[in-house]
Amino acid sequence: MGNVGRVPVGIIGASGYGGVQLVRLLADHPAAEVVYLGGDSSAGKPYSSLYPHLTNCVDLTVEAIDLDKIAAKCEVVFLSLPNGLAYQMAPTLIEKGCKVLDLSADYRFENLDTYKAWYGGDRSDSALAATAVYGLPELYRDRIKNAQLVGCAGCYVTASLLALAPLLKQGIIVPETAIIDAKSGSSGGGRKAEINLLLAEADNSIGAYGVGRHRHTPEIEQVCSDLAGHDIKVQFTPHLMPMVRGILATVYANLRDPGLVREDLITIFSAFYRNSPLVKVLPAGVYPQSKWACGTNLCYIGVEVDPRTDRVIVMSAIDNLIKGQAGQGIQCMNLMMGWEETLGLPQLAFYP
Ligand SMILES: NC(=O)C1=CN([C@@H]2O[C@H](COP(=O)(O)OP(=O)(O)OC[C@H]3O[C@@H](n4cnc5c(N)ncnc54)[C@H](OP(=O)(O)O)[C@@H]3O)[C@@H](O)[C@H]2O)C=CC1
Ligand SMILES: CC(=O)N[C@@H](CCC(=O)OP(=O)(O)O)C(=O)O
Repeated sequence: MGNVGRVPVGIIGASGYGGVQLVRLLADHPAAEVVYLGGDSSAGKPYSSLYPHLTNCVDLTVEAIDLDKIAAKCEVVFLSLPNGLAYQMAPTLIEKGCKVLDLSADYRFENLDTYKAWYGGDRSDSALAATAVYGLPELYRDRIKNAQLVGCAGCYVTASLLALAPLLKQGIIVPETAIIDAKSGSSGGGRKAEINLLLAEADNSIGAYGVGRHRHTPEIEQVCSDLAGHDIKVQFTPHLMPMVRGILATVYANLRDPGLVREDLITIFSAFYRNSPLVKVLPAGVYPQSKWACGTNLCYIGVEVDPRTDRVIVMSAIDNLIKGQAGQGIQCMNLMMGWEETLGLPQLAFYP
C-alpha cells in the first residue's frame, strides 16, 4: 500500500472475513489504496496481528469508527458489518461526499417495510435508502455507474439470480415454479464463534437451514419480480456444506416451451451475459463446481434440460466471499469510479 495517486479507500469492518478479502484484493488494485481500517473489538490492534499472513503488505492499525475522520480521509468507504449497522453510518458518510458500498442487507431493499419485516430495526433513513442502487453489476450496471450508495447483493442471492435472470427476463420459465437449492461453505457465516460453524459440527455433515424462511428469500424475490415484471414468490433452501468457501446454487423451473433443448438455452444465456466478462456460461454437459470459482470474482453457469419433466436445471457456482461479497463490492466500486469493471479482480482459481 502507499501508492501516490490512487483513490483513498476505507473499510469499516476490516477485521471480518469480508474485510480481509477487501484488504487482500485492494492491495493489488491499481487505482485504489486502502488508507483506513475500522473495527469494533479489534480497534487498536495492528492489522497484521489479526492477519499475520498480510504482515508484509498492510501496515495499518485498526481504528475505532469516527465517521467524520473517515469521510475526511476516504473517497470510497466499504461497510462490511453485521446487518443493522450500515444504516446508522451511511447517512453521515454520504452527506460528507463519500461513495459508500454496503456489503450487508441494509441497502438492498426497495421497500423498507420488507427489510424491517425480515431484519428488524428502526429506519429513519428512508430518503437515503430510496437512492441506493442494488449492487449486482450484471443486472444493474448502468444504475451502479451513477450511484453514490450501493447495497451489494447477498452471496446466495448472487448465485441464484445469475442462474435465474435470463430465464425470467426472456419469459422462458413459469416464474412461480422456480426452486433454488443452494449450498454454502461455512465462511458464509462470518468470522465468529457459532456452534454450527465449528469444525466438529460442520465437517463430514450436510444440512439444510432456514427452510422456508431464510432472509435471502425476499431479496431474491425482489429482483425476480423486477425481472419478470410482476410479483413472484420463489422457493429457496440453503444448506451448510463441509467446506470453507464457495456456493453452488441449483435452480429448477418449468419451461413454458417444452420444445426448448439445452443448446437453445445455452445460446440464450451466452447472449444475455455477452457483456458480462465475469460470468462464464459453460458448454453443453459441463456442470460447475464451487472450487472452480474459489478466490475469483467469477460465476460459472451450467444449463441442462430434463425432457421427461420439461424442467430447466441451472447450476451456478461462485466464491461467497468474492463474487458473493468483497469482489462484488469492488466490481461495483469500479463502475462507480468509471474504471474498467474487472479492475483488480482475480479470475484464476486455486486448483485443486
Ligand atoms: N461471509 C459471507 O460469505 C458474506 C457476508 N455478507 C455480509 O457482509 C457483512 C460482513 O460479513 P462478514 O465479513 O462475514 O462478517 P464478520 O463477522 O466476519 O465480520 C464482521 C465485522 O463487523 C465488525 N463489527 C461487528 N459488530 C460491530 C459493531 N457493533 N460496530 C462496529 N463494527 C462491528 C467486526 O469488527 P470487530 O472484529 O472489530 O469486532 C468485523 O470487522 C455482513 O452483513 C454479511 O451478512 C455478504 C455476502 C457474503
Ligand atoms: C453459511 C451461512 O451462514 N451463510 C449466511 C449467508 C448470508 C450472509 O452472509 O449474508 P448476506 O449475503 O445476506 O449478507 C447465512 O445463511 O446467513
